[in-house]
Amino acid sequence: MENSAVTVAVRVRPFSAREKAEKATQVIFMNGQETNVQHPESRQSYSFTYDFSFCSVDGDDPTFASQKTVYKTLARPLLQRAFEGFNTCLFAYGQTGSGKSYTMMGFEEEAGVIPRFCQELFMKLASMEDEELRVREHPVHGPYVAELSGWLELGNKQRATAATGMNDKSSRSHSVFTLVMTQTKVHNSVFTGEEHDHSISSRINLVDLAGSERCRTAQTSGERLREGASINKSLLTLGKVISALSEQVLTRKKVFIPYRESVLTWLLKESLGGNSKTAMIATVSPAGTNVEESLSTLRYAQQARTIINVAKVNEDTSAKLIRALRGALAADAACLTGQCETCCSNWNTVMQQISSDCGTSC
Ligand SMILES: Nc1ncnc2c1ncn2[C@@H]1O[C@H](COP(=O)(O)OP(=O)(O)OP(=O)(O)O)[C@@H](O)[C@H]1O
Repeated sequence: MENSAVTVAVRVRPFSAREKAEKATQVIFMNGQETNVQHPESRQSYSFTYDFSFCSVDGDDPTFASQKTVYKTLARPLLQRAFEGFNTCLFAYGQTGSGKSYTMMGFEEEAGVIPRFCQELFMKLASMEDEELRVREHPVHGPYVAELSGWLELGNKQRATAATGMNDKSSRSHSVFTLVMTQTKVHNSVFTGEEHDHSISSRINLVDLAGSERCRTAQTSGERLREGASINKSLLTLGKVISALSEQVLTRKKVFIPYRESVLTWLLKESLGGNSKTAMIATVSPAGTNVEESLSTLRYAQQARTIINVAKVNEDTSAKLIRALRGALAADAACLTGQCETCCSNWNTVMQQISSDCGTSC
């Protein structure tokens, strides 16, 4: 089991055509892990510290964070953990038009986290094939590798979009892209020569949330407004869940976490406060005209950073048994044949561990 805080990053996008036309000023600045906001009206400045701050305002800036930088820094470590058998999750949160979809999906030449993650995952699997690990096809769902980009495209097409006052192509739903990876290795027993399966699995959630816009700013109406209300309800619940989890850590007391109040939080239950290595990317606009929304996103992200997850490698019971036996063998490699007391006591400890794991007194 590993306790780990949710990794939180913030990304600020370039000025949009609209913001340029409005001659909006830049109010968000980044320096190392720090993100600073200078309020254009109150002149007050706010400082936040995150695990990573990605400044993507100006391509000529030496600290400019490209799609590749974001992927390498935030998502690639999660891919590594997935291969170790941990559940992983990366979710993007932010105001409409702040760059969530750009970060998660991107475009062909500027591919985002999801296509890069999938590409690297399958490249890694292919290289493991050379080490005689077979990448199997699912009996029902067929060959993943060839089909994956098609599935991604289909999912994206079905994701309804509509213009809002803030974004010409705004996502009208949350998108949860889930991959379940199971690695099965076959070991031969040193005692009997029999084969044992060792399986580890990982659930990978890559989530692009709908915009957290306020209806007033987004100037939506009718159907869009109704959609907005339901999207806001799930985001509100997500906020409640994050705040309850944060309170739980700060007060060290058990707090009721309202996961069941929305489908979104129910789906992300393990990713938030549960068995998962989780990262969040909060996206913001650089412009003074969006400062209030950006501040609210940054506060949300700050709170998420206090959440502690308890992740463990997902392996099957027989794999646990093999690991425990191997541990005992390694400890006693020097006296494998002896019936010495150390061997016996190690053996008993292993057997106790196994019986407590499977709930019997074998
Ligand atoms: N880092 C970036 N570099 C270049 N362009 C960006 C960047 N981030 C966002 N954009 C552009 O800004 C616009 C809005 O971005 P995007 O659609 O990703 O926002 P969003 O947060 O997903 O919005 P919504 O919640 O409405 O779906 C798009 O035209 C996108 O190409």
